[in-house]
Amino acid sequence: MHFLDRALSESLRLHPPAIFMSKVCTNAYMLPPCTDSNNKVKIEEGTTIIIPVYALHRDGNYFPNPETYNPDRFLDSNKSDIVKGSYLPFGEGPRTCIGMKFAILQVKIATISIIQNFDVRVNKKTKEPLEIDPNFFLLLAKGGLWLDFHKRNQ
Ligand code: HEM
Repeated sequence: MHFLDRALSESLRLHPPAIFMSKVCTNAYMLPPCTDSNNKVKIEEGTTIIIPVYALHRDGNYFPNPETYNPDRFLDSNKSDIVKGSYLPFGEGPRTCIGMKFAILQVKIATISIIQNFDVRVNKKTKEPLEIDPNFFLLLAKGGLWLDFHKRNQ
């Protein structure tokens, strides 16, 4: 169960269904200067900002070797290295996903039940490397994800 938890966390890092979030600034806020500049940026009240979840999750400054699938990033001993605000599959703060625990439970049960009963292989119709389908708001693969399910002999 611990490994499944890490595998799911890592899958949500590489493939967050919500690739960005938008928020409206309710109080003017001065962003501190970034490392290579002294310029502060003021976000005015009422400004809509986009939080690029997909880009943050694949930023090597936050996740070394970001394109590598490595569930051990989420080992208890490594979790503390994750910078607050850089991993946001369910958002964060007071408006974080209300269905998070339910969704995680559902996905775990579905994964266990599929793996117990089927060998799952990628069908040739799935185009690799995967490309993001720009026609959708959520993260979907261009051309779809095609899988073959082979019933396991019990
Ligand atoms: C893997 C599945 C899911 C993912 C990745 C996901 C992701 C998210 C994200 C990123 C947000 C925005 C959070 C923010 O703005 O900070 C959100 C909000 C929300 N989600 Fe989910 N969600 C999932 C499943 C679910 C399920 C199963 C439910 C309901 C049963 C649900 C209900 C909601 C609701 C009601 C909000 C709005 C919360 C608010 O604005 O206060 N989500 N979700």
